[in-house]
Amino acid sequence: MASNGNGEFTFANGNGTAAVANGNGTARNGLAKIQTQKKGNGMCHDDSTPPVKAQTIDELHSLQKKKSAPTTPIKGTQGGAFAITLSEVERQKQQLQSISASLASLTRETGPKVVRGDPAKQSDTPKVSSHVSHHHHFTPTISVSDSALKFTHVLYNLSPAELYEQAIKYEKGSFITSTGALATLSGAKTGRSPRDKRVVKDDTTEDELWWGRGSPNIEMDEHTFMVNRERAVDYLNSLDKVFVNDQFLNWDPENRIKVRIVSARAYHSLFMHNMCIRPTPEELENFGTPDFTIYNAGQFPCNRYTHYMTSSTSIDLNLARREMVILGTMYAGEMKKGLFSVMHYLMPKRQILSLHSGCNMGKDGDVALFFGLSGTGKTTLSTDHNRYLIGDDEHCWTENGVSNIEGGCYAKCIDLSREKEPDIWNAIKFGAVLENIVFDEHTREVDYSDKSVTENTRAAYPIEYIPNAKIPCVGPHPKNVILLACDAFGVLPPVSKLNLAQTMYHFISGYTALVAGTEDGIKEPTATFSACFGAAFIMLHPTKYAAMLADKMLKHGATGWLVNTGWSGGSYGSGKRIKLPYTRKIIDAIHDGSLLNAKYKKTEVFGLEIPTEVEGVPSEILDPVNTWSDKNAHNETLLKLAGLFKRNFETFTNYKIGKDNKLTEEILAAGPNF
Ligand SMILES: Nc1ncnc2c1ncn2[C@@H]1O[C@H](COP(=O)(O)OP(=O)(O)OP(=O)(O)O)[C@@H](O)[C@H]1O
Ligand SMILES: O=C([O-])CC(=O)C(=O)O
Ligand SMILES: [Ca+2]
Ligand SMILES: [Mn+2]
Repeated sequence: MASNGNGEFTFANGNGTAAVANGNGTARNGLAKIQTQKKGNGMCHDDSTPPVKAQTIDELHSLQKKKSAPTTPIKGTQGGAFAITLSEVERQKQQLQSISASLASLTRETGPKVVRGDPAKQSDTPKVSSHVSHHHHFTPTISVSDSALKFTHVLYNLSPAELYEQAIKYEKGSFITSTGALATLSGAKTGRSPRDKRVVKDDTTEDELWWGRGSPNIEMDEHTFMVNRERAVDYLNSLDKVFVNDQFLNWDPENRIKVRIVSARAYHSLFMHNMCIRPTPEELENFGTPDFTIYNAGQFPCNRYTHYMTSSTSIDLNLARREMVILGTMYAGEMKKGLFSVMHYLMPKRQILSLHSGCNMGKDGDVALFFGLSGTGKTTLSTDHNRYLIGDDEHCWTENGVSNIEGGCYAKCIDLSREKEPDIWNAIKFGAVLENIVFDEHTREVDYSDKSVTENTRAAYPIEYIPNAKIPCVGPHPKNVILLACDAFGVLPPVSKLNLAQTMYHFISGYTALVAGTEDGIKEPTATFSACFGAAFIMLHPTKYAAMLADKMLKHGATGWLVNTGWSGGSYGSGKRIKLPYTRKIIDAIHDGSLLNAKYKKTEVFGLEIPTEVEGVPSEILDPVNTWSDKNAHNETLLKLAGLFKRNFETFTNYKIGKDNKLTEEILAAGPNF
C-alpha cells in the first residue's frame, strides 16, 4: 500500500476493487468504478466471451495455423483426394532431390540429406530412429565433420512474414521499423566489391567475353572456382538450415530465366524474394531445374591461400556451370548485380539488348529509358506518379519492346523525403528490406539523413509496392532514351538533346561523378567513366551493346537526351546539386514531347544542343556558364572535363560499331571539340 497524498491509501497492484469502490461509484482520484459480476454461486468468472474450442494450450496453438491450401489444380477427373496427396508427396520429393543436387559437394557421391522446415520446430525434423522419437525435446548436436549424418533443413520460398520471424529471431541487427519494414545490417560490406568479382576464363569465354583493361571481368580458372564453390557449399551444409529461393528473371515470357538462390540469411532470402520475379504457386510446382544457381556463403570468407584471392571477399561467376559463388561479403546487391551480369551474357546471344536502365511509360504508351550509373537518378526519376513504372534498374530490349528483368526496386535512401519521393517513401512498409539505416531505438522511426552505418543506405521492395507499377513489367519500344549523368564538375547542362552519334558517344563513355558509397571504398564523388553506364556488369565488349542500341534507336526512331542530375553553379564543394523538382520538370518536358520542338542553341566544347526554355525551370540555369560566378573557373573546368572525356575515349577509337564505318567516324566526332 502507498499513500496517494490525500491521506488515503491505495493498492499499487491487482486487488484494486476495495480502493476505488466508494460511495458514488467513481473513485475520488477520477478512475471509473470497476464492477465485478457476481454469479449465483458467488464465484467470479472471466467469461464475458464464449470459451475457445481447445482443451489445452497446445491445442489452442494448433488452432491458430491452418495448412496452406494445396495449390495443384486437380488434373483429370478421377483420383480424388488420395491421388492428389500422393502426387503432392512425389512433387515435394522431387523438389528436395533437386535442392540436394544443388547443394552436393563435387567430391562426394551424393548430395546432403535435405528436409523441409525449420529445425527449431521439432515436428519438422524426421525421426531418425525409434530411439530418438521417444525423446520429445531431443535436439541433435551437429558436428561439422558429421555432415553426412545430418539433415540440412531447407527453408524453401518462405513468405515475407516467415522471413521476418527468422530474421528477428536469429539475425542480430534485424528490427521492424515504425512503418513495418525490416531493418537489417549487411555487415562489414555496405556496397559492392567490383575488384573481387571474378569470371571463369575457359575456351569459350576466352573468345566471347571482354577481358583486359577496362573490363570488369577479372579472370579465374575453373579449378579455383571449384575450390571456392566447395568452400561455400561445405559452409552452407554445415549450417543447420539454409534458405532456398526459386524465382524468375525477366518479364518477357519467352526469355524468362529460372534462378535458384541458396543463402544462409533470412535477409538475403527476403531481399531476393523482393528483387526477383515471384513465381505463382502453380509456377513453383512446375519449376524443375534452375537455369542458374547462386551459392551465397557471404558470412564465410574465401581462403586467401587460394590462387587469385586478393582479399577475403570473392564473387565468382562460372558461365559454363551456370553458377555463382559468394564468399566474404553479405552485401545483398552482389546477388542482384551478379544475376544482371549473367543476363548481360545470355541476352545478347539471343540478339536481345540488356540495359542498366530504369523504364517507365506514359498514359499514351510512350516509353522512356533512363540510363545512368549508380546514384544518378534511375530509380528516383523512373518512379513518377504520373507514369507507369516498368522497372527501376535492369531491362531488356527485344524485337517486341522492353521488359524488366526484375520483380522489385532497390532505391537509395539517403536523405529520402516523403515530399520529394512519395511513392518510394510509401513503398517502405511491411515486406520491404531496409539496409543499413539508422532508427530511433524506441519509436523505430527511421532517420534517413543518418549516414552512421553507410552513405549507401537502401530499400528493396516488390515493384507492386509502387501504386502505378505496370504489371506485367513490359512495354512497347522506347520513344526517349535519357542518359543521366551526375556531373560533379557542374559544367554539363541540365538537359541537352542528342543526335544518334552523340547518344552513342555518351553511352559508350558512361560518364558520371560516382556518388559515394555504392562501391566499396568510395567516399567522395569523383569523375568516373563506365562504358554503357554499367561497365561493372557488362560481359561483352561495350561496342557490342552500343551497336545494338544504335540499331534499335534508329529502327524505332527514339530520341537521345543527356540530363545532368548533378551540380550547378560550381563544382562539388562550391555549387549545389540541381533541385530534384527542376529535373522532374525537364523529364516531364521530354516525355510530353514539348522539348523535342523547343528552341535550341549549341554549347562550346561539348557541342551540345541546349533548350533556351523549359517550363517550370529558371532559364538561366539551362546554360551552366550563367550559374558560375567565376567564368574563368567555369571555362577551365569545362576544358578539364572535356580532356577527361577525350582521354577516356582513346580506348575505343580502334573499334568499329555496326557494319559500316560511317557511324563509327560520326561517333568519334561527336565528342568534345577543342
Ligand atoms: N536532381 C536530381 N535528380 C535525380 N536525383 C537526385 C537529384 N537530386 C538529388 N537526387 C538524389 O539522388 C539519388 C538518385 O539515386 P537513385 O536511387 O535514383 O540512383 P540509381 O540511378 O537508381 O542508382 P543505382 O543503380 O545504384 O540504383 C536519390 O537519392 C535522389 O534523391
Ligand atoms: O548494385 C548495387 O549495389 C546498387 C546498384 O543498383 C548499382 O550500383 O548500380
Ligand atoms: Ca536504383
Ligand atoms: Mn543499378
